[in-house]
Amino acid sequence: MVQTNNLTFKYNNKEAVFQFPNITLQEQESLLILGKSGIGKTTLLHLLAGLLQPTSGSVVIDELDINALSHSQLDNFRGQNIGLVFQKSHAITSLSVYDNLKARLFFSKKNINRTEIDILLEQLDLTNTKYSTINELSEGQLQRLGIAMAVIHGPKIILADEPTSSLDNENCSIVMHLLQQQAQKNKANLIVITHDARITSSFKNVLTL
Ligand SMILES: Nc1ncnc2c1ncn2[C@@H]1O[C@H](COP(=O)(O)OP(=O)(O)OP(=O)(O)O)[C@@H](O)[C@H]1O
Repeated sequence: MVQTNNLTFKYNNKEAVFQFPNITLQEQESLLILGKSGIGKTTLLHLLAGLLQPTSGSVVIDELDINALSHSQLDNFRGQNIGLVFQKSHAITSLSVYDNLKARLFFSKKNINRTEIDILLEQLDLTNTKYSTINELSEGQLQRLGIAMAVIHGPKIILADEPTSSLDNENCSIVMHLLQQQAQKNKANLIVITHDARITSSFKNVLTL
């Protein structure tokens, strides 16, 4: 369950104060967050991930106020419970696809289960790239690896920042389907921010900032 209470945020070097509407998501519920450029979508996503500390208000995940955690507790919590899908790949370029996934599990302090990695690679159509290095991957394969890296550790929440905006229609549908499939498999909340109107119909809950 994800809940935000009266969240506000101000960047140190800026005057603007962002005030975000409250969000309440029950287990496995998904949310699409829309809004024009600069309105604060990525800022909200980073608050939900605990990457930014709110100026006031709180983010509560499974009854835990993540803003009350120390830095190291929050790092630990994020590593184990949050999966972030970025627009650009955050994979380590000198490692293979397989070793990137193993590294992700290592940093999450999760056991490395080779069968689970193989199943995920199969689901994301990445089996043939298992031993490829990152610079050998196509854009679509990189995008799918981003999803694999975000879900391999079984997070409670999957947060995706503009996962489809650079994709053509076919890959847009594929990526949305994979995100929803992985959220369902992990019984996770899926929160996607975008200004890509094509994916609005994939969500029951839509919040426009
Ligand atoms: N690290 C930062 N320091 C100072 N200001 C920032 C920082 N990050 C973002 N901002 C500012 O905060 C505002 C909101 O940015 P944010 O990236 O959250 O918007 P967004 O809705 O995701 O935009 P877009 O759709 O263009 O990605 C913008 O005016 C941006 O310049």
